[in-house]
Amino acid sequence: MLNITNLRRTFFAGTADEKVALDGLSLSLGKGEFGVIIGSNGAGKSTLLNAISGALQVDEGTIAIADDDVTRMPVHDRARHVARVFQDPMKGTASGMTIAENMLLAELRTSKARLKPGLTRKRLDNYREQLSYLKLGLEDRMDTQVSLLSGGQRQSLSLVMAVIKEPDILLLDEHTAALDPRTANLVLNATLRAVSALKLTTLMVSHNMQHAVDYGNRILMLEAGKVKLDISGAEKKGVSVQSLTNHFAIKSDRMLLGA
Ligand SMILES: Nc1ncnc2c1ncn2[C@@H]1O[C@H](COP(=O)(O)OP(=O)(O)OP(=O)(O)O)[C@@H](O)[C@H]1O
Repeated sequence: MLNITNLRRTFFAGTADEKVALDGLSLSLGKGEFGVIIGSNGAGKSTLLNAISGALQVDEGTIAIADDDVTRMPVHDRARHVARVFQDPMKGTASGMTIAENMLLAELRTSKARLKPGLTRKRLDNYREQLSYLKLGLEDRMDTQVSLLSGGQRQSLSLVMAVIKEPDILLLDEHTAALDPRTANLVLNATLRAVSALKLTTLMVSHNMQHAVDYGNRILMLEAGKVKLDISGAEKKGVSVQSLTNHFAIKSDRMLLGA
């Protein structure tokens, strides 16, 4: 589903501030896989997501989604392949509109053809079904103004809005980092239900090692713009927070010692 080959991106090339953010990064993700991306600050996680979504052009390498080479495809054309949910729950939704109106907005925004606006019964039924995957009861509150929802409910709504057209790949950019731990778990569980109901291929960036252990079928650890660890299958089942944290510790200790 996602094939990334030899991605390179350098910021401020040729200057004293030169920073290699992606250093020949390659990665493949099969249909329906759920990869959790971890890595220390500056490892290249956001740059990778920006490159996949098209928000950032790469210097070298290729990105293919569902066998389509999207490397040079502008961000608006890529939107039919890629959906993204950001950290800020306020970003993905319009607070002055109802849940139903937000869903309509999302549908119209991501459709290629010009669709007739209007909350038809058929549309409302479809929105209710999509929202029901979250199991948060939002499907029974279609006329509620979004400003009245909690941060967690808003972020879950953002997720359903992002995937309304069933994208080839869903990018979750620390989408629970701004929420308190209880709400973060609630949103993550809602995310899992929506992802598995819609069989979405997903890449999630997280700084939370427990989430990396608990969620998804792959752990991809980035370091200095490359994939340093790729854990899946039986190895993923046996992985612990401690063993993941150790990979960070070794690097930080080395840095502290100036090695
Ligand atoms: N727009 C930019 N201009 C200059 N340098 C950048 C830019 N974006 C990222 N970088 C640099 O590229 C490197 C990778 O940054 P990136 O934001 O991808 O890391 P990250 O793994 O997402 O880190 P964090 O966990 O702190 O969010 C860093 O050294 C960063 O300073």
